[in-house]
Amino acid sequence: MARNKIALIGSGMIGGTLAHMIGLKDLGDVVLFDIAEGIPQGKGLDIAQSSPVDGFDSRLTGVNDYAGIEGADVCIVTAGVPRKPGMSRDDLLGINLKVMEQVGAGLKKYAPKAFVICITNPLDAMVWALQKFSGLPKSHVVGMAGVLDSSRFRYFLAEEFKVSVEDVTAFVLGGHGDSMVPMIRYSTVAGIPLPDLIKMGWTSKEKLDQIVQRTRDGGAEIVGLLKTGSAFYAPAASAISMAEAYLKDKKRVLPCAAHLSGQYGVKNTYVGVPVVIGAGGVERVIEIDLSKAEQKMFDNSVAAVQGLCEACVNIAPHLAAK
Ligand SMILES: NC(=O)c1ccc[n+]([C@@H]2O[C@H](COP(=O)([O-])OP(=O)(O)OC[C@H]3O[C@@H](n4cnc5c(N)ncnc54)[C@H](O)[C@@H]3O)[C@@H](O)[C@H]2O)c1
Ligand SMILES: O=C(O)C[C@H](O)C(=O)O
Repeated sequence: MARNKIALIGSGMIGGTLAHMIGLKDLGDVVLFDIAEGIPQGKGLDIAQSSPVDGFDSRLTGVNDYAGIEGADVCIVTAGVPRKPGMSRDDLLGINLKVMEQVGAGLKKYAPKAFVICITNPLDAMVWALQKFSGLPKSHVVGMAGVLDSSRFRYFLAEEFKVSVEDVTAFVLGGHGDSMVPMIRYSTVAGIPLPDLIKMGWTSKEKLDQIVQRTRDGGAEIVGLLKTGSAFYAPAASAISMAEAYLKDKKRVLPCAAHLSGQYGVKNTYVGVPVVIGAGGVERVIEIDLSKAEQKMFDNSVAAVQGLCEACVNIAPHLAAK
């Protein structure tokens, strides 16, 4: 059987990390694409030279022409710019929207059958625009943010409870911005919901409120520390879990920015919700029951995402017709 072909559109910090992880996990052959000449070729060669040490056979190549991604099974999109301290993700909208138009055209021409995972920020608006620019099926264009935000939430909870991260389940709904909704009621330690853990005296509401806020600020915390860009290890690992779910038909339930066509009362919008990912792409959007307070926070987050999509249409009016 031929190896999977995985195209990485954008070969910067996340793109390079993705390529390395794909090699280490032997998920398939990698094509790194970038507009910067030499970067995808150099990173591809460097990682390929680690393959004898680590014992993987993935072939890694770097290209500056979209023809190189032809026939890719999976495309992971990180092309664009990251934010710097003092910026919000939304400040990237104008510049990254133009990048999404170019990437969309490349996908349409060379990889129309691929499963596409968008990472570029502001995430929910960029994946919405990318689906429209590329014309690929909505089930095959999805955004990565919920896995990352949920992983941060799980990590902070595991630290608070002093338990293994493996025993913490948690997820975050809504857009990948300040209005994201970490779901306390549906998060657990060894199956025990967080509100019960407060009753048991293992933590307090105040502590959980702080963890929720730290999760919301998780991206900015790393940007503030790195100063030159944003997080890349955890984002890459998160996208790999989505790609693996698709390639191995795992039917994983993961929070992703998925296209909503009426679910949660929302239409024509990409926003973070739990979905099943398998060989069919996004095979199911899971509609969980929300309390009044949770629904209000979710609606607020959806409104923020829709505001960004309107801003995209103001810049690129042809998006409205797609
Ligand atoms: N969704 C998330 O949870 C999440 C997490 C982390 C970062 N991000 C976003 O991911 C994006 C990439 O982050 P990074 O740290 O890898 O940035 P980076 O600057 O290291 O890499 C971006 C790469 O994109 C390339 N690029 C720019 N314009 C391009 C174009 N038109 N076509 C092809 N390539 C182009 C650049 O040359 C660069 O190599 C940013 O927008 C960042 O905000 C999102
Ligand atoms: O915060 C950022 O700008 C990058 C990314 O969205 C993140 O959450 O790490």
